[in-house]
Amino acid sequence: MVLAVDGLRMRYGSTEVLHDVSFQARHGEVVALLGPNGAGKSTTIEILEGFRLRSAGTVEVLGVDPARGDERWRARLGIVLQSWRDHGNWRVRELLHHLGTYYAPYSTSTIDRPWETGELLAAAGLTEHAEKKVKTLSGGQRRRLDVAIGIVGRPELLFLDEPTTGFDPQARHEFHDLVRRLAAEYETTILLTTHDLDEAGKLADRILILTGGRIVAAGSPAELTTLIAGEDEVRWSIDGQTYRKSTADSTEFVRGLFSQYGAAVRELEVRRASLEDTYLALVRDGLAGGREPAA
Ligand SMILES: Nc1ncnc2c1ncn2[C@@H]1O[C@H](COP(=O)(O)OP(=O)(O)OP(=O)(O)O)[C@@H](O)[C@H]1O
Repeated sequence: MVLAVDGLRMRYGSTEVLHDVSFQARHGEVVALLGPNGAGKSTTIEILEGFRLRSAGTVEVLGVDPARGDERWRARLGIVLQSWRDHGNWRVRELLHHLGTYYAPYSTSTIDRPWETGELLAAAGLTEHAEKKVKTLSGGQRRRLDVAIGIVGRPELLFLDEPTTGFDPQARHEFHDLVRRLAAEYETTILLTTHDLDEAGKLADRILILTGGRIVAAGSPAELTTLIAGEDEVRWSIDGQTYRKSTADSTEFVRGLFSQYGAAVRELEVRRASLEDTYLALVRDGLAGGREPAA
């Protein structure tokens, strides 16, 4: 296991913000911590990065307790900070090359550190901006540089805390491609936090829904979609009167409707249960203190 979290609790003063959080991540897996504002996503990730000391529970990140991680351990992690503001006068290539030199002592027999600058620029989609000064980059380009800085040491585990905040749709799309490529081609394990359901659904092999400091559901996007009853909604009208029905088998229901009312059925609409319905229902229940976590 690349990540193993068991019974994690975090208290700020007398307020407990993480209650018994447990999850794991396997090698090469993309896991999304999805939840609304204040759910505890950043707190969780900061504990795993070794920046915050947990109140209770066991945590192993690449086999090491983050509270005791040394430089060698840290060199195996990639952390993408919110935005790289220093070094505005440095050129992109120069900065990446410079930061990469810190990782050279941490090469292993299987991982050559750092990432070769030209290859890294290409992987991050920054080749054409390589000679620009950092301060002249657009917001989206700067964010790509943040990611390039986060992965320059060829991390085995990459943390992405709300990575696409402020991206335009094109930059988002490119960023999603990069994340998928890191996982598929370079077998990087990735833990990302987001409150964007669509992003979690597109990127993650597994989604953990965190709300009010608890994981209220976990599974692949497809598993989560069917978790809550999975009922579709059918709407129709007959003689100007509208009807609606929730059903687990909308095809069968519609067949019955037509055999009974035939051409009198108008304005037929079938809405399939979506990941969004699941998410909203779980967050609602979670805030009300309901539902037990799914395995
Ligand atoms: N240093 C701190 N001291 C006290 N409370 C804190 C501290 N940091 C976070 N909190 C509280 O802990 C809870 C979880 O915050 P956290 O930042 O982990 O949530 P989040 O899921 O990352 O939210 P967002 O999506 O808004 O970034 C919130 O109620 C927040 O107010």
